[in-house]
Amino acid sequence: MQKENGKRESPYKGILKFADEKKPQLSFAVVLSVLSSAFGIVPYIAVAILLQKALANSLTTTWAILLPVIALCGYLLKHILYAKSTLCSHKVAYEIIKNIRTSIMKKMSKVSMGTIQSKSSGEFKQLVIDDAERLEGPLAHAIPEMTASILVPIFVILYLLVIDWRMALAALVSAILGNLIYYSMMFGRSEVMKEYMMSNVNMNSTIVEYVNGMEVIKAFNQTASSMGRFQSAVIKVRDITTKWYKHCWPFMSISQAILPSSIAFVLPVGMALISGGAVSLAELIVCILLSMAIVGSLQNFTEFWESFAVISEVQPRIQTLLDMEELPEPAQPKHTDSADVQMKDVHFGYGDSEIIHGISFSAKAGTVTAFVGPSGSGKSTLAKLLARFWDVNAGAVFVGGVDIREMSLTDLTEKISYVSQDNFLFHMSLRDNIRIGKPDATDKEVEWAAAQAGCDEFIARFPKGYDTNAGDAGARLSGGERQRLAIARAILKNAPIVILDEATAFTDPENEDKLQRSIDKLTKGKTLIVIAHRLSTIMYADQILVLEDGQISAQGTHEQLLSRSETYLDMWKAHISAMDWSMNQEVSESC
Ligand SMILES: Nc1ncnc2c1ncn2[C@@H]1O[C@H](COP(=O)(O)OP(=O)(O)OP(=O)(O)O)[C@@H](O)[C@H]1O
Repeated sequence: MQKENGKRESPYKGILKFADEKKPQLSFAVVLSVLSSAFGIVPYIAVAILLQKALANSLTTTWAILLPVIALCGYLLKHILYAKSTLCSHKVAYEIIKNIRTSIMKKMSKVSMGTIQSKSSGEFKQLVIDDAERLEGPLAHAIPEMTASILVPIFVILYLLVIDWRMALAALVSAILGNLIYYSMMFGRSEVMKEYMMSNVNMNSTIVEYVNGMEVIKAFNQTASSMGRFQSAVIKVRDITTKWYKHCWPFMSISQAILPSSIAFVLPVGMALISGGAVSLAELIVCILLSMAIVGSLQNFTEFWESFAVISEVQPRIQTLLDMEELPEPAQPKHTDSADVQMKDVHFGYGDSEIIHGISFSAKAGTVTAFVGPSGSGKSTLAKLLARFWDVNAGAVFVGGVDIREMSLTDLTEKISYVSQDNFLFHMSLRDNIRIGKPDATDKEVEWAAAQAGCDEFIARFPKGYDTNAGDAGARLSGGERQRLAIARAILKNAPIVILDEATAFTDPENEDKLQRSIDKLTKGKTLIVIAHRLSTIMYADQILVLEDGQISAQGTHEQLLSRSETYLDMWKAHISAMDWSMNQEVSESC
């Protein structure tokens, strides 16, 4: 995200924003981590004092008992405080991850469908699930432990400086060298990291697409080619990872060998200084032990580089998603209680080419308006513009005389129930799937809505009834049953305007009858905008709009259109002959 002064926000600050009120807990984890590292040095100091006393022949029994006890206490406290610190930091890390995930989800509800569809579902999955999870380690460990890993060595080095500056420098050589080598491994490699992330995104999208399209894949025996795409995505991830590790291993091995070897530098320097009389043997022992005490902290730095690389890489992508342009919301939203619907000279295109060319119509509250027309004429698009899944390019959509762009999205969403053909069932119980219509509905209300929509009888077929998981039930539900579940959702929502993308023309008569009865329950007294495939269901609509190539070619009641519109007449004839055909089929089957 660009700050107001044009500078890019630091990725760490960008991530810590999500800690909200948990920030003090993170500071507490940092304090505990510093204390833990400080206590970690106590055993080394105790041993150093013990050795000094032994060398000076001044070790009394009391000291001989006390110093090991102090060393033990330091050791125990180090681990207790470390455990407490990581407990705190893990809690904060998960809070941050939860906040990131919910912010992305909230954002998605505020952007247009076009913006969402411009990204693949795999891309969302990668960021919301995988990348958010990758932040856990860096957040839980890097931030608290890095402070300790900097502070404690600083104090130790200051102490070593008091003894002899050359010893202090010698104690630092391995840490500086090791970290420089490790850092040079990451230097200028952000492109490889990006390439790795993108190939992961691609692999995720392919597998999501593969699973979603499994029915088509099986039906058309596409296993080989679809599998091929997935396989090449997997192979790409393997190749990039291998390439990355090939590049890394020399740096990693050398830095891991150098980092813990502080003694290799301190000892020769110390020996030289002893022979010159600059330090005593006791001081050398202290220096050796202290330099060993800070090795762990300095070694941690290599992990921090990696953690920060992860944060620096993931945070901008999260921010890009959160910066997606939202459907503009008015500063002072207007409200209306009316359920009149109107479109005035609406123009719209999904991309550059316009597909809705200046559509105008009005529907009074409580009336039925049907959109009919050939496939691709723009019926569903008009319905989606009414629900503001997209904003119009020109013209306006009104509800109760208010331009829907001047209403709050929440208000508009409450006013409209949109029942599409694509009745998505979430992986949760049938009860909760219906409850989406009204999240605070009681079980009784849910069951009432299900009964109104005629779902109760097929839900009762499942041993677990309403508690059946939609994932388990989904495969056993017919298209009509799925649509009745969607209608139950809408009945529960009880919005004054209902937009209904009707199921296809050829549902069986029994199912059609049940579906029609549930639709009647849903739409009673509401403003109904229906995309009709079965013309028999909209014969009594107050007005029917015939759409052709994104324009209204005719408008009127069923009777009027039969004489006014050739397209409508043709559609009606086709519908009648399809019904005759289907009835004849039934008669011949029953004979
Ligand atoms: N999300 C989209 N992105 C780009 N083009 C789209 C999108 N949705 C629909 N279209 C295109 O817009 C045109 C109108 O489509 P729309 O779905 O509104 O027609 P329809 O009359 O509802 O068709 P059908 O009866 O087959 O459902 C079509 O050319 C379609 O390919």
